[in-house]
Amino acid sequence: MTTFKRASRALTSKLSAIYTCNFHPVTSLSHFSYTHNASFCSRPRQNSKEGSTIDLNQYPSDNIRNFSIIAHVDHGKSTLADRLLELTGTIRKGHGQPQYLDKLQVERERGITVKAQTATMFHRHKFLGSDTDFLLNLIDTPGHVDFSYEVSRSLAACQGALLVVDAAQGVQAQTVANFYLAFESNLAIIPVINKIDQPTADPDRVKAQLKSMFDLNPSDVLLTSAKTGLGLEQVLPAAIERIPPPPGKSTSPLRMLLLDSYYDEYKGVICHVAIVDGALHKGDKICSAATGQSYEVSDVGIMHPELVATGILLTGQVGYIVSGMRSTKEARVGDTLHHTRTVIQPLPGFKPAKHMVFSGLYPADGSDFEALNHAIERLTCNDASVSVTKESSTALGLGFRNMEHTSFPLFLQCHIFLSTQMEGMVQNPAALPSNPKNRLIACWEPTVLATIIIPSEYVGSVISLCAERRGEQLEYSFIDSQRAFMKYRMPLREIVVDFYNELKSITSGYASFDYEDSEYQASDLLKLDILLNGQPVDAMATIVHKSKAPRVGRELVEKLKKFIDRQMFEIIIQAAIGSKVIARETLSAMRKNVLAKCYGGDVTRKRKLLEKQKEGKKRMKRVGSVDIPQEAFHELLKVS
Ligand SMILES: Nc1nc2c(ncn2[C@@H]2O[C@H](COP(=O)(O)OP(=O)(O)OP(=O)(O)O)[C@@H](O)[C@H]2O)c(=O)[nH]1
Repeated sequence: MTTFKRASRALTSKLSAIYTCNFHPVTSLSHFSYTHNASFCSRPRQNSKEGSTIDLNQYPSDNIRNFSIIAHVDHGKSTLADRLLELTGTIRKGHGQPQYLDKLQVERERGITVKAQTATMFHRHKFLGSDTDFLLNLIDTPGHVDFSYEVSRSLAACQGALLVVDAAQGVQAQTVANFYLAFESNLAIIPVINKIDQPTADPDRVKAQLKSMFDLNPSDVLLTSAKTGLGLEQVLPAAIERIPPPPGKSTSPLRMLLLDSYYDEYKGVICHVAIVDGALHKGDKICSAATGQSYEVSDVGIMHPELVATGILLTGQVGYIVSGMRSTKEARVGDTLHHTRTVIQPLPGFKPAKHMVFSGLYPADGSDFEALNHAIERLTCNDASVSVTKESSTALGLGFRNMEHTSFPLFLQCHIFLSTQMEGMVQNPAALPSNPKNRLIACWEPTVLATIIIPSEYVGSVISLCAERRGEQLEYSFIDSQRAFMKYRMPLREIVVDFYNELKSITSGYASFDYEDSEYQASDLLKLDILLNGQPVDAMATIVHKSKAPRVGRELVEKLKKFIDRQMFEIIIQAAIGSKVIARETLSAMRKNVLAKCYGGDVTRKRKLLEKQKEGKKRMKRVGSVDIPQEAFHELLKVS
């Protein structure tokens, strides 16, 4: 049975909104700033409209097409978006800025798309026998595994999607995930095989994969090279002819869907919106269905691709509004905005991004806390999905917890049930009882559904890796004679640390991987304490699966021994579960030669000096504290 058919059956049980966690450090906080660069402003050409003279009244819904470009990472979405912007004269050809819509600094540095971006284009096309002007909204989405929540949000504003697949690599894990997101949103899907200029391109093989995986008709597939321009002229006509216009009613009261928001130093909060019904004019008073808060629209326009004021947005159009919101926290993604004094049925919106990974971030040098605080405030202003609480740790000083975009996933939330009849969600291992009286009697941990696509020769090693990570195989089939498709349920904690790197390394980089969050499952989880000279160090406690406790305990104490400097007294490093020590290392004391100046002679004097030294060491052990370098904490996080 094809994957497509299997998925069609499963459609009744809706996929939960994907919120993906940040497995790979992608950015430093200071890089999360928009870099609107004036030198790349659009300069309209033949097909485009001059910013100030754009009259959106010319574009009723029938002349509007809203579509996304979705694909696996690096299959050429952003390059294709660039070419389409050039083709419609929205940006100058050879504007010197590859991946124009990748505006974040991190996107430009890493060559990946993180935030979905929208651009409005104008294009004339012979439609139903006559030349017609169309308004096209193109939404470039991230393909990277960490950002698929952005994809699902973008699709809500679209009626169609270009599914781009690399002609040499073929269908990959995020191709599958993105296809289902689009398919479930009932979008018209236009398959595009890109990079056909590559010597290893095999479009026929990829067409066959699209047919067997998704039941997409080979004759509907467009063949393009976003690099050389080959085949690009078919893309916009196909979008206009195959994608339906937005379905909203222009005569109904205004309902607009809030898609995204960011903070601009000069304008304040800028919201990206899709007008589902009705029309919005500059000066209108609007209201949030979620909070009841009212605002006055001081600016409204389109992204062309920079902000161009139009004074109006009509049914089916996608654009921006400025309405005096003070922070992006007020701009709830998925909220319905409507005119004050009208009663409307709010749009379904999106499921809120689920907090799946809880992280801690502490500056190595405590005096940097204020700078970190400032950077985090800017980040939370720009990205409403990040929530933060300040925290003070005895070992690490002042810091933050509960961030979603940090580099070090520390603790995952798990659900516990105690013999004292207490029940709750736990994020911090320190909150788990070590005390046998408060015995943990049940524990549930979050899981993910992982999709893995690999060349057939790596099947054995990938199965071993997944088994070692406590994966349960749900599906195993072949896409074609060369590539296997596998689906696993895996505990989230097992893939957070290094799973993707290990998968890449055992498959020589050929594996592709995607995941979506799934339910909690009962699990034998234990709290593993780290003790230094018998004292538990809260910040080092961790939650481990029973089967892994001995290995993790051993690795942790060995790592700590390497990172803690020898001190004037012996340090005993232990890993323990409850009162049972499961691993131990001893860091011997630095021995000061107190007899160095004592030449020859008096044995009693020597003995006295040694006794005094022993006393001093005892005192230091008792009153002194063990210095633990920051690297030790960072290294501990890598042990899973
Ligand atoms: N040979 C060839 N290379 C291409 C083509 N299209 C894109 N590329 C290259 O493929 C790489 C990835 O292109 P992007 O457009 O950044 O891919 P993407 O899908 O947007 O990637 P993410 O935004 O990270 O998901 C870049 O080096 C492009 O120059 C093509 O048609 N032919």
